[in-house]
Amino acid sequence: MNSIALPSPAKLNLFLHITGRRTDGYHELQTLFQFIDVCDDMCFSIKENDSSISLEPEFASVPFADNLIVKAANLLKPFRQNLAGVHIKINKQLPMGGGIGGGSSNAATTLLALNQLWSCHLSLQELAELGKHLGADVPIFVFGHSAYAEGIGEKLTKVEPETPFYLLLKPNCEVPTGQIFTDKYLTRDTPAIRISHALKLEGHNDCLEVVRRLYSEVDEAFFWLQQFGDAKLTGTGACLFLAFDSIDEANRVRAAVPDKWQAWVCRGCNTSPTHNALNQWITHQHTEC
Ligand SMILES: C[C@@](CO)(OP(=O)(O)O)[C@H](O)COP(=O)(O)OP(=O)(O)OC[C@H]1O[C@@H](n2ccc(N)nc2=O)[C@H](O)[C@@H]1O
Ligand SMILES: Nc1ncnc2c1ncn2[C@@H]1O[C@H](COP(=O)(O)OP(=O)(O)O)[C@@H](O)[C@H]1O
Repeated sequence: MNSIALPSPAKLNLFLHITGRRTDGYHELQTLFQFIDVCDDMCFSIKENDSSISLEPEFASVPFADNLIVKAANLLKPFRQNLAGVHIKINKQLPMGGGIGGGSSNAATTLLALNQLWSCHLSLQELAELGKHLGADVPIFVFGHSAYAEGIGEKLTKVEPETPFYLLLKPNCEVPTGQIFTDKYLTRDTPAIRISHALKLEGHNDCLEVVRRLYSEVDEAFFWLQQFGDAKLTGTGACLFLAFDSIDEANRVRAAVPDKWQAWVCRGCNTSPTHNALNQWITHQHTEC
């Protein structure tokens, strides 16, 4: 078996509390991660006689060596059992700078796929440890289950939140994570909660007010979405979401979204679609590209 096709899903932060700042500048968080079934499609094919890593298409806005997919593949190279390379195809659907973790998800999917194809035999914990050097969100995508996260987002506890439908809305802008975390108006002193409260709590996102102030597009979209319910920001934005019990209700609001914003109706998933497909591949070996 020398190829594997895997979805690379987005995540939501159902809430995101900032409880402090470390001396290295990174922030201490308490957040609830859940995956959604909006995904990039990735396909990994082994190159038996060529040890190079190639990507198709390359991204116009990200140099090849800076792409988190390429970085993840390079990180795993020393663990290969032979000198095979890999050709990686991606059908990119997830918007960048959206707070839905697309880059981190692609990196984690690459680690998971190549761990199999290159027979690296690393555990999920070892892959997460490697991946966290690429981004604070990579471990959750390697872990592959909804989780309550602490630390800088890497201390994960498995949880089973409800899995409603969501309307995901992408205002017409990208929000760089670093810009929000360095803003002087960001509040960093939300009292820490106990994990037993994490699923009972409504929770909020400490980045929301800063992002609304800096990005008028997010402010406008938040104001619009709020008329239908408890609109939330995911991560450091720009994406917003609203939960629904029924898909019909989500579709009804989706139909009213102004054309200038991208919108998806999707479902919360407590197991990552990547892991579902990977397990199928391992047991039946049939999700080849
Ligand atoms: C805030 C969160 C919540 O899920 O999501 P996004 O909005 O980016 O998706 C993440 O923790 C982001 O993770 P990720 O996007 O991987 O961040 P990284 O590349 O590691 O860091 C980007 C920059 O954000 C800041 N940063 C990130 C994470 C953190 N806990 N504290 C920080 O201060 C650092 O300044 C860092 O230079
Ligand atoms: N494979 C990738 N997919 C998306 N973004 C990537 C990728 N590789 C590098 N990046 C860089 O990471 C940045 C953050 O992307 P992304 O993870 O999608 O957003 P966010 O951190 O807001 O969830 C992008 O603006 C881009 O410059």
